[in-house]
Amino acid sequence: MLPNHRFTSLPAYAQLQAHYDVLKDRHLRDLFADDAERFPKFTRQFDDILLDFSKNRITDETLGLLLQLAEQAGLTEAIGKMFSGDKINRTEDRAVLHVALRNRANTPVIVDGADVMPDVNEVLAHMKEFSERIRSGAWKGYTGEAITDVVNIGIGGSDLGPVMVTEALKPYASPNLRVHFVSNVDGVHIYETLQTVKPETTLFLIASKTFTTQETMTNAQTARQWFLDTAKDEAAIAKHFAALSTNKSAVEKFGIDPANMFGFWDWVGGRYSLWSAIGLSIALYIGYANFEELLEGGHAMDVHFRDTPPEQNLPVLLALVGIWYNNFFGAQTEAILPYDQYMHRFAAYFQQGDMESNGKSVDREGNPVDWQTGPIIWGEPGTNGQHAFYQLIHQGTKLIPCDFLAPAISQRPLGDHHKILLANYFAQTEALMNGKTADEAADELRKAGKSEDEINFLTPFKEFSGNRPTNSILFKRLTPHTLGSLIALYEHKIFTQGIIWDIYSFDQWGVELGKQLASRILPELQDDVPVSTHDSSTNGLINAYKKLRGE
Ligand SMILES: O=P(O)(O)OC[C@H]1O[C@H](O)[C@@H](O)[C@@H](O)[C@@H]1O
Repeated sequence: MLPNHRFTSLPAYAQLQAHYDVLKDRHLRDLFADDAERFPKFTRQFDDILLDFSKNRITDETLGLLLQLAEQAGLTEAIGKMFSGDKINRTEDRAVLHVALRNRANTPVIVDGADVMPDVNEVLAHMKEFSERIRSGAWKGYTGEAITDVVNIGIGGSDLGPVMVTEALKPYASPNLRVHFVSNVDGVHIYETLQTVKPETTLFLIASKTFTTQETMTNAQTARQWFLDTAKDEAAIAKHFAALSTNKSAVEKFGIDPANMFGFWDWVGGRYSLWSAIGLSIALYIGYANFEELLEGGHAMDVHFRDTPPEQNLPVLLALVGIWYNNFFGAQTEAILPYDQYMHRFAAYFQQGDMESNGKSVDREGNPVDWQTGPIIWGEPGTNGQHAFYQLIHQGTKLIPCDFLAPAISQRPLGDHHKILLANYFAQTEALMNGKTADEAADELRKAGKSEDEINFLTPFKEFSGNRPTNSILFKRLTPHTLGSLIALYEHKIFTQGIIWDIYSFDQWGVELGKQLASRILPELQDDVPVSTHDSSTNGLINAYKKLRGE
């Protein structure tokens, strides 16, 4: 069990509050001017990943107090408990062991008295064997043809991770195998996907931890029917459907051959499951050896997180900086901005990872929190974001801490593209930090030949306050190993914040209510009789829908 505390009662909280009152008016420009050592002081290296957090509104004292906060919240003990298989997800009475899925050291991890590693290794061996047979063409479909297309049907954690990783690692993909992802229950999603594939050469992966999720089951049934419309023979299903799930009996009931089931366990959270059997589409797409590299990268970050003192620990530092803005500056959101087109789903992935984990409002004893918990996560790849929403980041009224991520070497070197991309990457954090003073803005206008009247009018619009904080994460190249480390970096950041905020990060009760109500409403949509069982808005909307569809 994790120890409890009230976040706002930790001694360091009050000290940070007092410290904030002093520091809040200081400008990053001045902090840099005052301390020539800021860059070496506030950068950390892990493998070939450099974290520069010097462009944050912190001093040595801030960092010292934030580190005390982490210590007072029992972070070190909590990390130990996660790694040792303690049931830290108490509301579901489960261990939290995505780290065991990528435990390349293969040291025993005990849950309920048994080592989970033999099971983990067995599923990995199955994934290896299966993916190699599919990729080599040795696996034949029901007409004797090799598989050319894989359709992963899953949603949430059974979709977002594989989508993000297969997009990010496209350069490692086999040209002979395409992957598709169907998540939305909107029939349009599966319809459009099925237009592009053939039953004879398609493998469907039904990815669902519970194997009960309505969207996934509906899409899976539609895929099954579409397949049988051509194949005619139910025996052919065994060659074209596999299941990635913890629910063996539901998989069997669906008609999937148990030999094609890839299992995982209740100690794998959906949003932390890309490292498990849920990653099969990744292994198929980039090959098992590359999938293993992804695991290696995750494991390397796990070891760093578990064994490195907090002041050198990248996930802990990212978490603390986030808390500084979230709980003291009142920042509501955080932007994740990868300067790498292949990482275009990275922010979307951590929208679930972070917001489903830390979007909680009761503490670990069940009391309402009176402090802010998880931030709103959003973002798009640079430079597209620059031409869309950066205006607000630079000159809006809201403080938006941003993470800027970029590889030093492009996966697709092409002329000057990467230098131009990185020039923007460096320029943005510099601009956000320094801003542009009124004098600088006026000077520029003067040089451009504007009259004094025009200068007076235009200056306030051309001024940038700056002092807007950023982290820069610069890495060598987006390899499977590095991506694995980057994902684990953010996972452990989320863990650290959850511990400090005294919330449970590994349940997700908040997604249940909408599901319950939808299942109550679905039968009401089957006929045209007006409904009156809801509030006037919901009744009105349902009845308007019934009218519209009937016209
Ligand atoms: O894999 P499953 O069981 O289909 O769940 C899919 C998703 O369902 C819910 O939205 C949540 O519980 C998510 O965390 C989960 O990832």
